Amino acid sequence: MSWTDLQAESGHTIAELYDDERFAEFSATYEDMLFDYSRTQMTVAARATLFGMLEDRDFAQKRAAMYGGAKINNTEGRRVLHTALRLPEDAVLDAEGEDIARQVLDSRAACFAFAEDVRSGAYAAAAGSFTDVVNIGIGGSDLGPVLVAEALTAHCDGPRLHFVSNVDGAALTQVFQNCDLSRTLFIIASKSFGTIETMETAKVALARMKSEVADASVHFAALTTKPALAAEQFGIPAERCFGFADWVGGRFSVWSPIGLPLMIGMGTANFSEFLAGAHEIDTHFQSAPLAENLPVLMACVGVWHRNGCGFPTRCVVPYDQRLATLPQYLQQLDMESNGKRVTLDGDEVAVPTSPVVWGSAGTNAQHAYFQMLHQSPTPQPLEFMIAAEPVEEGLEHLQNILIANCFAQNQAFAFGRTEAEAEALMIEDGMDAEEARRLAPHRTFPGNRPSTLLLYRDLTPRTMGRIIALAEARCFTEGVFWGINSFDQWGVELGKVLATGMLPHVEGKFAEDMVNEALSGPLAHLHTL
Ligand SMILES: O=P(O)(O)OC[C@H]1O[C@H](O)[C@H](O)[C@@H](O)[C@@H]1O
Repeated sequence: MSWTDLQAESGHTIAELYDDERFAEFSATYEDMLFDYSRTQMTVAARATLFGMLEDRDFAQKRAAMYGGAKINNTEGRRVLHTALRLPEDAVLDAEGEDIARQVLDSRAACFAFAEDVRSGAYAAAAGSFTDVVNIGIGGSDLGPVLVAEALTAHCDGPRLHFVSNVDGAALTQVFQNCDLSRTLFIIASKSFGTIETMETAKVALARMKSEVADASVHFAALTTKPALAAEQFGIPAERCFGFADWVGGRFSVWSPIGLPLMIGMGTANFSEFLAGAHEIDTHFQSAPLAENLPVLMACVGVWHRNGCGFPTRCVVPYDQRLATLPQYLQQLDMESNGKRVTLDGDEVAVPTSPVVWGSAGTNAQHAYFQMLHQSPTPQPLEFMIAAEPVEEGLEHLQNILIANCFAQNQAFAFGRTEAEAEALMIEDGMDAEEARRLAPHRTFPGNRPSTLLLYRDLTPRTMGRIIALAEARCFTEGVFWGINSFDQWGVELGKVLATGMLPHVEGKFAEDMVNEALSGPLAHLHTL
């Protein structure tokens, strides 16, 4: 099975493919969740080719290797075991004699105990129990906790959560303004404990706290794989330093101690539900046949759109305000994992890899960029998501409007409206025939623009765990199609190194000629300002 076999299947229109059986043929469910990919140009033959490609690539063995703790991250010599972080209490997982399950459960127990102590006030500041928790972290040490905190606000009954990621100081200043610092806990979240943005921001927070309270150290905890650095640089004692292993990738770390702000905000029972939802998907992903396996099907659609149909982007539109930051979360998950140019062996990949992932919450998206998606000559596939139930009782009417809009968009993108239909509608509305003919091209919708739909009952902690785990498993599967290492991120290195070298020039300490000449122009201008 080859990429050419796949491409040979493209070119059908959704309207031509759609019949009474198509929905049943091109949808799958997991519990209350429906994944509907019937309004795409996927064919039975294309799907069979995609399944064949997975078989050719030893997908089942690769999946088992990941879950079993093999060092599949071959450029860093690391296991990829974020999935172990959501194992249930009675699970057993050994990798080369290392009791992974034990490590996970011990680490979880320590985080849970601290989180509950913060919530109950058993661990408190001199001025009283903590009212605010500020997470200082970036990338994977920020996006997951932010997403889940926003999605599950209705379940958060602990201290208020704040997230400071960018190094520009604006967010930190806001925290200083809005929080009672005498009752604020800062969490420094960094897998490497070397990310300049996080370290420099945390230093500013520590200095400020030293001027505010007698024992600033009480107000700090750290989440990292490098506890020694947390002690050395910030004086954070071992009991408030929650470590994790290097087999937890940053963008897969929300299940690890990196989730501590969430444990504090929504309590450990809710966090356990979140883990349980993800574990359910792990089980489903490992056991369901390909044709019923939601993440596998999602990956097949992704690869079909990217490599079968040639779409360069995918637009994620949750019709669920609580998931407004999901597109940003997926940008890191998919693009950092699968935006690669070489295979596991270092050879150039034969086809394009990760698409550009973008999007925002609906219906807002309708009022911004849907015009382009409906009528521009460059269609892009969409991924819709929606809950059946409203965020709280009494809001059913609003939820129904949301659902109607989502479904209407599904229909409009797939089937459009012909020029003749547009013209007839205007005449029906009383417009004169000549004017209707003039306007018809502008009011025509070409349709045949593919979209998928993920429908779920309600956005509980368990559903949230499932949604993220589905995305992770899909990301892994797409990586198998492309034959790449989805778990390193060498592409972020160069900019970091150059920024370190650039700083002294920005500060004006070195002569201009030490900078690459392409930047000496802007640098010279900067120094005139
Ligand atoms: O958690 P940290 O070590 O501070 O890393 C934060 C982020 O920085 C890096 O640039 C990586 O690209 C991300 O994958 C990571 O999540």
